[in-house]
Amino acid sequence: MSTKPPVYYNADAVRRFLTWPLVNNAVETALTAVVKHHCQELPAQSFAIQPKRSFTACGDHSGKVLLTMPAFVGNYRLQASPECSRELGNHRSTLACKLVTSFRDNPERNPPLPSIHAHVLLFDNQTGQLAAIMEGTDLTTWRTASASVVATKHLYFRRFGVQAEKEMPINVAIVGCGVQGQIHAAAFCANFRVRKLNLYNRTEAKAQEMAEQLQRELGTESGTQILVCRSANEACQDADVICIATYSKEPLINIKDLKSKQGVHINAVGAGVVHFSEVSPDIYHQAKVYVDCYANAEAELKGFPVPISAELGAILLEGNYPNETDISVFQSMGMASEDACVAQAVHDAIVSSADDS
Ligand SMILES: NC(=O)C1=CN([C@@H]2O[C@H](COP(=O)(O)OP(=O)(O)OC[C@H]3O[C@@H](n4cnc5c(N)ncnc54)[C@H](OP(=O)(O)O)[C@@H]3O)[C@@H](O)[C@H]2O)C=CC1
Ligand SMILES: O=C(O)C1=NCCCC1
Repeated sequence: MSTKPPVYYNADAVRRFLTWPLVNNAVETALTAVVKHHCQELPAQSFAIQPKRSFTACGDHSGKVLLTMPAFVGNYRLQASPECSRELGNHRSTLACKLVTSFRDNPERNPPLPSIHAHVLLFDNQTGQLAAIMEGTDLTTWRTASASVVATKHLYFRRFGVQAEKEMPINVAIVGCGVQGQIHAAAFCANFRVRKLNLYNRTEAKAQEMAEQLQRELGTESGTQILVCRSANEACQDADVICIATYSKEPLINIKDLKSKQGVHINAVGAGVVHFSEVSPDIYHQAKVYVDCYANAEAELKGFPVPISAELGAILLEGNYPNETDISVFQSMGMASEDACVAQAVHDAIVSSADDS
């Protein structure tokens, strides 16, 4: 009996197929698949089996950790997009496991390295054989920013109607200009009408460098004003949407930093030792808080200061949006189901383009 070795997709092979329509679609699919009542009441719909991810510390160093993230996403459909047309209309299932390390001191190495490195293993769900190994670092970066885009679309723009995400200009603050800050800035400019982009980073030179690079990429015609700020307070003052992605163990943004009496949405992406340390409790106390997945929240948000309003996927399914003047927080932890659906979509796109040529 012969077994086929798994295909290996390197970072370049994956990067060619990462586009916002493909990733947003796969992330929305994953977010709705994890909503439990959805699966029980509508058995013909998608569902996810997503056990708790494991954290293995590298020795006694809390800043060096390996996460194991398994998921089975069943009976789901990716919507029409040019990149994944091959499987259009077909229900499918994906068994995958992401292995990801977070070594927070890597950017200080000489030469610097990213903090996060990942690979996704895709299995044949009929035989259990390992079908593909996909470099997953960019995939992780993109799907995380995409989850914030999806959250902003449904928790912020939809308060103002279905056209708002296409028509309404917004001011965006990026707090933390590392890998996640950079991809969030790019994602928000690509997906929404960003009037003003305020950048704050502990090391100001990195924010400056990012501003120059973005300005080059967006071009002078973009209509987005990019500003490097001296403090998180300055960055957030006039922001409609805030994306915060750092390793800070202390709050970097407080309620007094936010626009008052107007709606604000925060994508809280980063993690110090706990996931919610970079945002002050006084914000959580006044906000409606949403998570990607209750099961992850139960395991990873121990001591969280307020009750969770809902899973983001439930808002996508039910349309129970916040009110116009609410503060909403998407407490993003990252889910294996997102990685599974994005990896599958990339795999399909690669196979489809090979068939076409
Ligand atoms: N929710 C999710 O799905 C995911 C979350 N993450 C999380 O996002 C965060 C950022 O990751 P990534 O961008 O890849 O990491 P990077 O190492 O690229 O960037 C880290 C950023 O955090 C800043 N920072 C670190 N410590 C502090 C501090 N004490 N006070 C203020 N700023 C600080 C750094 O500033 P400086 O330049 O000055 O060092 C830098 O801007 C991490 O917490 C990571 O775990 C990552 C992937 C997925
Ligand atoms: O979901 C992920 O991937 C990660 N989440 C938290 C930090 C490391 C990577």
